[in-house]
Amino acid sequence: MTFWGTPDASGTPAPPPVAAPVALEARNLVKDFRGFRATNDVTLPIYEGEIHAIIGPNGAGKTTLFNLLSGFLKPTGGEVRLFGERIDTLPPHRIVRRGLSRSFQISSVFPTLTVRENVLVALQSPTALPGQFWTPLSRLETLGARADEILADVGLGTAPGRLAADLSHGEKRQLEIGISLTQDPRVLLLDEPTSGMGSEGIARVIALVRQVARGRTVVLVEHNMSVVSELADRISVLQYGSVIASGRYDDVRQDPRVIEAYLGEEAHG
Ligand SMILES: Nc1ncnc2c1ncn2[C@@H]1O[C@H](COP(=O)(O)OP(=O)(O)OP(=O)(O)O)[C@@H](O)[C@H]1O
Repeated sequence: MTFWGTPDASGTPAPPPVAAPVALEARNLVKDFRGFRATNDVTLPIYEGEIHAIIGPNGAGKTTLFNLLSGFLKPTGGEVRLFGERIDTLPPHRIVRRGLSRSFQISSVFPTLTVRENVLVALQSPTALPGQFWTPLSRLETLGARADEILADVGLGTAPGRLAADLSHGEKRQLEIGISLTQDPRVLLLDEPTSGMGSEGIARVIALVRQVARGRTVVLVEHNMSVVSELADRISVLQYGSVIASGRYDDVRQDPRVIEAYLGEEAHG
């Protein structure tokens, strides 16, 4: 991969990030899988209101970190804090109630329901997780206005009656983001929101993420560097489970360790 260009010869140090309260924080986070360390002492503050991208070569530990931050994996060591409170000890649905929602790479959409029904189901669920609905759809209509608002926000306002199965890949991702928004999260974690999309879909998702990021903190795992450069206020680069650089895109891309990590991937990939 060649996104990183050459280091700035001037070596001008980056200014510190704007001081804002920390929304989500990893503290000395460790995750071992049968002796293999996938997350290695990660300390990472995510500031309130920022869009923060987690990037890194294949197998660097991005998904593992994402799952740790959202409570879908329990750490071997260290802590995750949301607005100062520890959440790594809580089950995922309680983390959602505290204001953190995530999207899923494996689709959380019910294919046999309509777009609107999918949002209604998620609205009545305490977690917006797949497979957790028990209220008859007819009783969910009280939530209809909110569902319509969310669908309009994610650009699906004109498709409420379509079956989710009939949506394009990009539209499904839009619906998944809509489903995450049903919990009105203060912190939204997006797992590769543009994966498998063409340029048109990518442009739509960029606009959508910008919109849903208003008044929220967004953390995304993303492979597409042009998406990262357009969206992210700050980025963190993972390699072998460790954060090797964190800061503004333009500064981090000039970090020699980051260039080396990506060049290494190019050489071996
Ligand atoms: N459940 C698991 N059991 C054993 N090893 C795992 C498990 N999950 C992840 N790993 C290993 O941890 C390392 C990091 O994986 P992870 O999926 O977090 O990386 P990634 O940066 O998201 O990769 P990619 O960019 O390819 O999606 C990999 O070597 C992977 O094989």
